Amino acid sequence: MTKLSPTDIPSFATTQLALLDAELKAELSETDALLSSHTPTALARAGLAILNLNVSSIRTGLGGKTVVELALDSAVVTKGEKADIPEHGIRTGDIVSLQEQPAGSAKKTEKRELVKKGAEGVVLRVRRENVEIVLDKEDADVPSGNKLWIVKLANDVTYKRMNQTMSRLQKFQEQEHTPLMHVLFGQASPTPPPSDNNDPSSPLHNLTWNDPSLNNSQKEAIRFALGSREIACIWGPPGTGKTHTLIELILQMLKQNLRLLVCGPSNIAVDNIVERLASHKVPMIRLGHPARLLPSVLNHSLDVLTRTSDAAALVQDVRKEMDEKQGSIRKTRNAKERRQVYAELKDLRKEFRERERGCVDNLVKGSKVVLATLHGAGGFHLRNQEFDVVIVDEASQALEAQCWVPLLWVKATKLILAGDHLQLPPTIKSLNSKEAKASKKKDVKKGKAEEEGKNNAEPSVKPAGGSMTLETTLFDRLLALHGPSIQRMLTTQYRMHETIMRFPSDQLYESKLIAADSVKERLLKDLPYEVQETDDTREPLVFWDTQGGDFPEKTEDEEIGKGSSKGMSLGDSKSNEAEAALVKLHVGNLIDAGVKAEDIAVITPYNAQLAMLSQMLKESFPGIELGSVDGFQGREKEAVVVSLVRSNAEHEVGFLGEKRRLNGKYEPSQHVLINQYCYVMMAVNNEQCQRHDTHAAHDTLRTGGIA
Ligand SMILES: Nc1ncnc2c1ncn2[C@@H]1O[C@H](COP(=O)(O)OP(=O)(O)OP(=O)(O)O)[C@@H](O)[C@H]1O
Repeated sequence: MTKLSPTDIPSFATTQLALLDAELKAELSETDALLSSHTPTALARAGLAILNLNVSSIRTGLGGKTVVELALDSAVVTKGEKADIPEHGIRTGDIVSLQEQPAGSAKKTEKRELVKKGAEGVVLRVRRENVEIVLDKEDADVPSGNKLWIVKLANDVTYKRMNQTMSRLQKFQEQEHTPLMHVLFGQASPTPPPSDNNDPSSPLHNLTWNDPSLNNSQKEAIRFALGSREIACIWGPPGTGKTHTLIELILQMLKQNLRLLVCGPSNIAVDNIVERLASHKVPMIRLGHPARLLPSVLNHSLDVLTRTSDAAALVQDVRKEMDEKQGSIRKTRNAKERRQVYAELKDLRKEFRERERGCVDNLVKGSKVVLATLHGAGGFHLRNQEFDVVIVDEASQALEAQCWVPLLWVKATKLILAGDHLQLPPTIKSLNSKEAKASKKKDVKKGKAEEEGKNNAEPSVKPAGGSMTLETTLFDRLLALHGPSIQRMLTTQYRMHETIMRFPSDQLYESKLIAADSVKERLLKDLPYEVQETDDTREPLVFWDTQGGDFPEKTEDEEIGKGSSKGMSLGDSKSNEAEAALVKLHVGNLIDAGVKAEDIAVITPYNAQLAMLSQMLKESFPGIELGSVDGFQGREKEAVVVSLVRSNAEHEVGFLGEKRRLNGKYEPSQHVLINQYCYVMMAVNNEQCQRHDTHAAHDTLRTGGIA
């Protein structure tokens, strides 16, 4: 086992606070630079803003918050045409500012004034023809200008919570440290799992499985997690059923009458579990902003349960009265009357919240399973509540400080992490700052030195002190600290044809992955509906070589940045028009062969390419799904076309050079959709690599020669 290197908890927290501070600064300055150096039109073109909106309705939403519905201003809609909002990148759950739209002729100072007057909120729903926003401040005035626009803001809420958590950890007295904390900081080794773990008569070997289809690696991971005293890591490469395994684990723990807090870094990760637990009729509560929950999960959300419980009836009248008052504000021109209505609304909200709170407390205290995002677990509903186990899914996509939110604000004795440290870690913006790049260079040199003197090399992840970065997740740190004995790996994957699997398996998972029988030989031509056998449907993996001068990449800056002032540019986002045309051709071939558009996804790591592909494909192939950074979470598709975009004389591949990016995730929040049948890659630049030549293409990927 790796030698323990105990961590001094206060200095760990201090380092984390400094790292978080740098990260928040990087994030805020990026947004500030974007907003101050680009016109609303440029921001809209980059998908960060929507222009020319009007308020179409205002109502009281869950939790007594004001919901504003916005639609396109009729003046910008051509008569007889649909009032669809132009393509944009604003998604449910984003934080936005709703502002009066400055006239084109407005001076810079005037524009800034308008921005200051904006109201902040969370996007509740995005439809073709309108967008709904839940305003944050209860007394926020809805901007009343002629035309409005919304623009995406930095999300600093999670930082505030992480900061609060690390500050608390920094001040923790030694006597407050729990046995779990001692293990998490390497001051104690994990208690070895019961020696009877291998004993066939042990209760762990006589579990009654709810899911008879579990494979051996999944069963072993569950036994291990049940038998561990303080920590257990479940290592799940893509498609190996990590979440599937967690569901069975949760059911087994409930049989043991344990109380569980289940978290994940994103709402989608948590909702995924809620949806799957729901079919087992598990009584549970999902905490979180209703705007960010999947519709199918809302029935388990605290807000809805609060509305549908007995106490809810008491709240309805107050809600109705609030709606009427909201409506009357818009009709009132007189400032004094408006103030009066706001004051009345304030009182009503107070009453609303008090009633709501009473039933919330009862509901949460009575729940055996509570689910929330990591950040949401720090909310006041859970303060000091006792849980037997905290479970974190997608743990390798979470910052360590995020994982500490549930660990510090509730009382728990055991932690289970599920994740895959070989998929991309969370995106860290401060790593792109000059200082960070300089220190990264140093690390690279150091890394090389370590590589050369391999046997003496210390683990590159140290638990505290100078070498800690935000990129080091709790999952990484615990593995470096305690070694592989705290982990079990899931080895059978259920998503990919064997050929697609080979690249990640050989390159990252020591060739340990096994393709389940159900997927290992399946091809598009075998889909359960009529698909013709063609060159494209009988191959599980197709590479299109777009090498050479005909497929040049283009930097989006050339267009959007033109004429804009210095500072942050909207993007070094890239596009590749000829490649997009090739994607269209390939998708057309698949459709012609009979593959349904709904079964095809096109994904690309670059936003600019996504915009281009949307334009080219959406009309010709309705039903096809397109995704990039945050638009394509947790989906599975039968055929996935990956447009890699990069193609330049310098053979630069930018952020695609990161091996883990090709392994299933383009961004922390996004699952890559390696499909069961077909996986097509564009832009593999290699002279020997022809279409369908997977060996050469694999070699190209392996040597980093994508261009
Ligand atoms: N034992 C099993 N038998 C049959 N199908 C399974 C089994 N385990 C998992 N699957 C299927 O494999 C797919 C992947 O499962 P799941 O989403 O739980 O994996 P994951 O490892 O969490 O995925 P991701 O790569 O998205 O993190 C799902 O379609 C699931 O139903």
